Amino acid sequence: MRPFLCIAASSLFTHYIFNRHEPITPQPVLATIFAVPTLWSILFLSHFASPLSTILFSFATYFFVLALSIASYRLSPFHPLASFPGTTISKLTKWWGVWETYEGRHYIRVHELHKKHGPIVRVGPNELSIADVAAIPAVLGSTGLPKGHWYGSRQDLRASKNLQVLNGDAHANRRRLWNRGLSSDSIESYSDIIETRAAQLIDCLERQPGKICLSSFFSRFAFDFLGDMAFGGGFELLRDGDTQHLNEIVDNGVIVSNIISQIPWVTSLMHLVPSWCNDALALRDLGYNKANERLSRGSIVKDLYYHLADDGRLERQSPSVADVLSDGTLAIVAGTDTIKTTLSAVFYHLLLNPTCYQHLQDEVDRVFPNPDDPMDFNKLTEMEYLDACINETLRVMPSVPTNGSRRIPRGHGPRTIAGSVIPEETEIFVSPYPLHRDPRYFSPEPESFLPERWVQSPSFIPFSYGPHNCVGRQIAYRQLRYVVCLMMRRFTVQFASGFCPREWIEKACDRLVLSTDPLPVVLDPRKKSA
Ligand code: HEM
Repeated sequence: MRPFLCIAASSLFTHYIFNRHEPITPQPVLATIFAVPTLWSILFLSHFASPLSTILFSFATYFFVLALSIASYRLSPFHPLASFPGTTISKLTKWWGVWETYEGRHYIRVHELHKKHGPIVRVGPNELSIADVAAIPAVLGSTGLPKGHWYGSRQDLRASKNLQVLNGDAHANRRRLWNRGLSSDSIESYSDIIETRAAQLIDCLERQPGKICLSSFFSRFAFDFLGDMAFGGGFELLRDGDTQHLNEIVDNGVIVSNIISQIPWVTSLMHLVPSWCNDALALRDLGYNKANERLSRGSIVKDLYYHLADDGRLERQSPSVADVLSDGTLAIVAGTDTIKTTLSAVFYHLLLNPTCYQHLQDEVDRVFPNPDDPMDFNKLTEMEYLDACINETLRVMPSVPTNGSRRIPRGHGPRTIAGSVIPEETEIFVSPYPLHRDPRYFSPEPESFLPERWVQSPSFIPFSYGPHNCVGRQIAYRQLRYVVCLMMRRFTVQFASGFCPREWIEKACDRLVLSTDPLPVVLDPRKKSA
């Protein structure tokens, strides 16, 4: 009995210590849970028939009592988040989130939890998801909360921190460079690139007979535009196809970090699984090499990297080369798949809703009645129905469905958010997907695509909100408006025969950016220019 009681007491003590001082890396946890039962095995050697039985008894007792203690506490009324609803499994462990994220369905499950339990749900032992408009400024705003542990999984431990991982002043300093690179003036200077690449896209599509995969061409456009805009050129997917397998590198490279964002403490163990590491490294190398090539060439045009490297010498202290290189991967991940997914989703929803398609076609033909009319960007911003279709797509299918978490820091006391008192050290998610489908904010039929409903709403946050919101919002709208409008001018688009729209939407996976199956369509050229 004595060995049992001693080992059980040490399990409870371990739980107590880690509960009070939650480790964010696995090393102290692994060291403790190995060292404590090993120590007991040595001390109680004389109580058992053999060393092996001592070791088995010590480890089994230690782990069993530790697991029981953790599980009972997380499900008990004494847990600080006990009053928030959720499923038993979500209260018990984050591993359900790992599984759902692996499957790409986590955003759907969280939405289902909100539909069942209301605006605040417990999505992990210490994690809440809040779908309430009051939480947007309180959590994501400038007086909101700092980034949570979720962002730890975005950090490449062998490189400098990229913009998305930074907090506080460090973030504000780097963000200033990005803001310059994506300011209205800079965006004006990137308009030629949009025009050239969109014309090339149309040219490519005109040369494709029969059924084509529209999403793959949108992806080529997005890569080529981003390459020109950020790095002064170099991808050429519209010309050569994806010979460098860039889509695969980006898709595979983000999968692992997305899964471990559920258990960010695993990040530092990633190198133990070489295949995980290889995919993430391939993605990091892609961004790093692209940025490195660009820096070696020097600034020939004022592209995004002209600003990120502070070639205009506007900063008191220029950023280090390591910092500048670390943002290369972020630029590629943030600026390509988001555009591809949104463009594909716009056409998916338009084709599924022929009245909306016709309504948009009428607007396009009214604003640009002649095939030779130039596509003036100012005219595009005045096309209300075009914006309504894009916004409604970003509402029902935000290409980043789950924002990163924020955390109430230890020692700052509880916060009242959306009418509930939330204890310190809670990770909080305020994500677009459940908010955008909440009947309190979008009615009637919040789950349906209805561009006619469109008026700006404070609960519409496809680009997140606050100081860490999407710095590429404006350039994203420019590309989306231009490409959708030009496509509508040049082609009549139809789903390819045999395509199952329900399957397409059901298979959309959250891989940080929403990843969709190919979108097969048939294009019929419209009036040609003289
Ligand atoms: C439809 C298109 C896009 C959508 C829906 C979108 C959405 C978002 C969202 C939700 C975030 C916040 C993620 C978080 O929780 O940390 C974000 C951040 C960011 N986005 Fe976008 N994005 C889009 C296009 C772009 C483009 C074209 C760029 C240009 C390179 C870009 C660059 C960035 C960057 C650099 C960040 C990090 C900002 C920071 O941490 O301060 N995005 N985006």
